Amino acid sequence: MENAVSIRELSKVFGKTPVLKALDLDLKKGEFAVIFGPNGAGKTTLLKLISTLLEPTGGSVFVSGFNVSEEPEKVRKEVGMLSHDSYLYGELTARENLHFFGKMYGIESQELEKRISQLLTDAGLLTKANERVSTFSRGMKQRLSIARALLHRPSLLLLDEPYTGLDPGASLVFENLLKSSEFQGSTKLMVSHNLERGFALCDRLLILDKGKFVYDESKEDFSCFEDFREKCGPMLT
Ligand SMILES: Nc1ncnc2c1ncn2[C@@H]1O[C@H](COP(=O)(O)OP(=O)(O)OP(=O)(O)O)[C@@H](O)[C@H]1O
Repeated sequence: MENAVSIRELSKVFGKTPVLKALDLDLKKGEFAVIFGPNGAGKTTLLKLISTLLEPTGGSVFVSGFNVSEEPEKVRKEVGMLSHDSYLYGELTARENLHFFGKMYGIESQELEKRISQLLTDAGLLTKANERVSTFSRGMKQRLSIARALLHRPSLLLLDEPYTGLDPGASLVFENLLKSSEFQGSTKLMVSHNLERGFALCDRLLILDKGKFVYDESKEDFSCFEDFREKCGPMLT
């Protein structure tokens, strides 16, 4: 079976600084992997390369068999990215924002209207659908950006510190959507500094340090979280 993500010899240099160094990574379809690592290790850079927000300096990244450098539009249809950036337009209403992104993903009109209403309901924003996003509280914007990331039913979810800055309500919306049948089969790659939460959610644990993977194990290899923390905690300081 084709991998959800296939990365070979991936490198990224900013100016003269090498940030990612000949990385290899395969993610199987449906896998939930979490990447831990110290500040500046290159975690966000890796997610941006997979999502086509950045161009590799060398090597290759394939998402569902599509090369990110050669077929970025096809890759974008596969990927839903949730990060600190909300990627929302303040001057548009919540519904207009989702409509804009839905059209960009090529979702057919009737299906899109149904999808938008469903996600606004799931996010608890249906009564605010026609209000401008610039008038939204931070929590409301967070909920809407979750809806935006999931709008096109991506097969690959890239989650960059998804809980940072999420209020309890938005965290619940996020967890419920992640657990929903719709996303149970999707592949998930999460970056996190929260060891306990990351461990609880994932089935594979990776550690990135100075642009290289220094650790890659299945969660099954650990009897419990404390076991993992004892073995890997020291690598993360
Ligand atoms: N656009 C950019 N231009 C120049 N340098 C950059 C750029 N983006 C990231 N970097 C540098 O690349 C390195 C890795 O950054 P990155 O954000 O990927 O790390 P990270 O592992 O996600 O860190 P953190 O855990 O602190 O979020 C850092 O030294 C950062 O300053």
